[in-house]
Amino acid sequence: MNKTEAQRRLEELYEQIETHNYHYFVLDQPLISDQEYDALMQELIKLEEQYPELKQSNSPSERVGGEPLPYFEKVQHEIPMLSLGNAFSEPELRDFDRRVRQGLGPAEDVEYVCELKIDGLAVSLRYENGQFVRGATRGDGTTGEDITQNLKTIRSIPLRLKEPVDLEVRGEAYMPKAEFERINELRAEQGLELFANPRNSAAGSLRQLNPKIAAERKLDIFLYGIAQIKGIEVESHSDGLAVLERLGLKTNRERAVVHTVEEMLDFIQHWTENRAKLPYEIDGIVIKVNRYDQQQKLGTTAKSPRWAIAYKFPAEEAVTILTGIEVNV
Ligand SMILES: CC(C)(CNC(=O)c1ccc(Oc2ccccc2)cc1)c1ccc2c(N)nc(N)nc2n1
Repeated sequence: MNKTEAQRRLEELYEQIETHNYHYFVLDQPLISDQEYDALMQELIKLEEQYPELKQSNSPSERVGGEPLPYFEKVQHEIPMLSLGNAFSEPELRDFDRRVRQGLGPAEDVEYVCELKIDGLAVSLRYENGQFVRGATRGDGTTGEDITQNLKTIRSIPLRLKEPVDLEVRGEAYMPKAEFERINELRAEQGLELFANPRNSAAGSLRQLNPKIAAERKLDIFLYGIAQIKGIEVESHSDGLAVLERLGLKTNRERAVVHTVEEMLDFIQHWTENRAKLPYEIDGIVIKVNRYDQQQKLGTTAKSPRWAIAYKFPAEEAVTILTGIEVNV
């Protein structure tokens, strides 16, 4: 194959492999078998070795992890990565709702989006003209670490969006429960110290300077907040999530738009009872005012939005012991 044919074949492979990543890891509906997928990746890696000058910066071959970094660059978040205030009880949720309605004034109707709070690592992804250019940890909300190389190994993060937009999006990188079990079994066999929980395992994987380690671990991501978007008008958080899905980004579908605290409490009750069935760990439920104009009106404190709150589940052990005592009585 000559250089021109190699160039054309490489573009074909970029397109095909990223399409398969989207169907397999975002839609969870693979079009080809793992073996066929691996064959495409092997062909890509071989061609790029033959013609290194033809390799593009956002090639899918970067998903297997390149050379280790000496350190992580610091990243300044132009738009702060806010943290969420917590609520631990129904009265505290009612207080949140009251504060929101007071802040918006009596004439305003308000609707909320209820979402799962994934127990992972908060990250920010930046896309320029549709290309994934940088990924960073939250850090202290203003300064994080550049972990782009490691995030490229997460197959559900598209290297290129379906539209050439500029976007800064926030989400939670996490390790599915099954992957956590698999890795700890491996570590037990190797006599290594076990990870305490999926969250620590995900954080540990993404803080590795050697991206090949992150690539060995099947991490995943759910995106949940648009900090900045150019070229597309969005009026509400639920519209924003639909735009992210249209662009090829992965969001968590277990969400609902509600209008009252009672509906909020129903959503929380449902997931309190059913979270054990989820393939990933959650540590709470996030409630957000849906309309962006109302979010703007409520604003943020230095650290947290006034238009969102996280209801945290009681710690697992406490519930188990209490349940045990009630059963004995
Ligand atoms: C709401 C937000 C804090 C994200 N949003 C932002 O980071 C964010 C940041 C600036 C924004 O706009 C501003 C622009 C300039 C100044 C201030 C805010 C808007 C959203 C958040 C944080 C953690 C979440 C979590 N663990 N799970 C879910 N499901 N959702 C979550 N949502």
